Amino acid sequence: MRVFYSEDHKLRDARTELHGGELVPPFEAPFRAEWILAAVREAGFSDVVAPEQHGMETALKLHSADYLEFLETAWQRWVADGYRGEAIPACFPARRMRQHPPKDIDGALGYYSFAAETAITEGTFAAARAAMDCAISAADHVAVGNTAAFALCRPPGHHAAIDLFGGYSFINNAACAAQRLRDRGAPKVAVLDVDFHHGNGTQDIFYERGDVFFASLHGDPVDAFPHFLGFADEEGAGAGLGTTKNYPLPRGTTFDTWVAAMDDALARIAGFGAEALVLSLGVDTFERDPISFFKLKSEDFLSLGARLQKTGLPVVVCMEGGYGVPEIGLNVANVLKGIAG
Ligand SMILES: NCCCNCCCCCC(O)(O)C(F)(F)F
Ligand SMILES: [Zn+2]
Repeated sequence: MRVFYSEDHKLRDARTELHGGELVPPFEAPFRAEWILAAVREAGFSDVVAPEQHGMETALKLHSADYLEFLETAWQRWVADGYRGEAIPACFPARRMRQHPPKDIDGALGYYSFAAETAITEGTFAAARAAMDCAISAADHVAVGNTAAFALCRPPGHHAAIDLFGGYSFINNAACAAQRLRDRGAPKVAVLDVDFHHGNGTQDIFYERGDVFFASLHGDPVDAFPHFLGFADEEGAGAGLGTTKNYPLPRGTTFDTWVAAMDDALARIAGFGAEALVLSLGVDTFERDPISFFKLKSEDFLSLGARLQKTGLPVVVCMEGGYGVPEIGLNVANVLKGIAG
């Protein structure tokens, strides 16, 4: 299985994350990609290539043009206003306020985000583009007949919505991979999001589309970030009615409960008639993940991968979350091993 990896992920190296009322070193840090790369190479996935540089055409089918333009210019606007820290949103268009993009960068940061933990920094946009390139190149690799590819995306993307950043996400890599598979001829595509956190961004992007099925297993939003989307009664709308399926799961969920939901999701994806699959792979479902509360063990990630292999669908794996413990590498490698059979 070919691995798509870009050194440009290192351009995303924020100093701060707002966590527990403090500015802490971000959980989503460069070492993650280095640990995962080393582990997948160690597991035999040594066909590692840099992605091609793609334009923004694919992203422009998923995100609004004004949002992508905001992402590209936010840092220079922030610096031009004379701020010395990192660009953190602090004022949001909340209930009963006006939904319009302010000229002021403080207002624009709040308008184009849904959460305040994620700072924009000098290299953020370039790194996000490189992650997007990995996802699109991985989709191309599968579109020409390969059964699987791994996009080692950093920063992650599944929280990035049509015109919102947050949750360490800026451009929705998995959505770009799904769109690319559609553009390269797959009539129907599914995105299966197994990150601990609900892929609110991916859901938002495809919510009214009937050509892409979105399924997500995640910590119940009543207990977990992103808190305000990912409930079981969200099933799509318009042409997309019936093509969204959420599996909110409780604190302490172990693999036996978790995998029953995955099996149900895979059955629905088969029923939908997906001809290709994008996996939003977060390994923050691991029992020792520092910010999550599921109890998957390292060997469970092998079973996860094996179940995907059994579907017979070509799969583009996009890296999402998974933090702080060395096992993130092993857990990702186990998913790839399971898929590779
Ligand atoms: N007390 C916990 C606060 C959680 N704050 C933000 C969590 C962001 C999770 C990001 C992710 O893991 O879903 C991604 F895959 F996108 F990286
Ligand atoms: Zn996550």
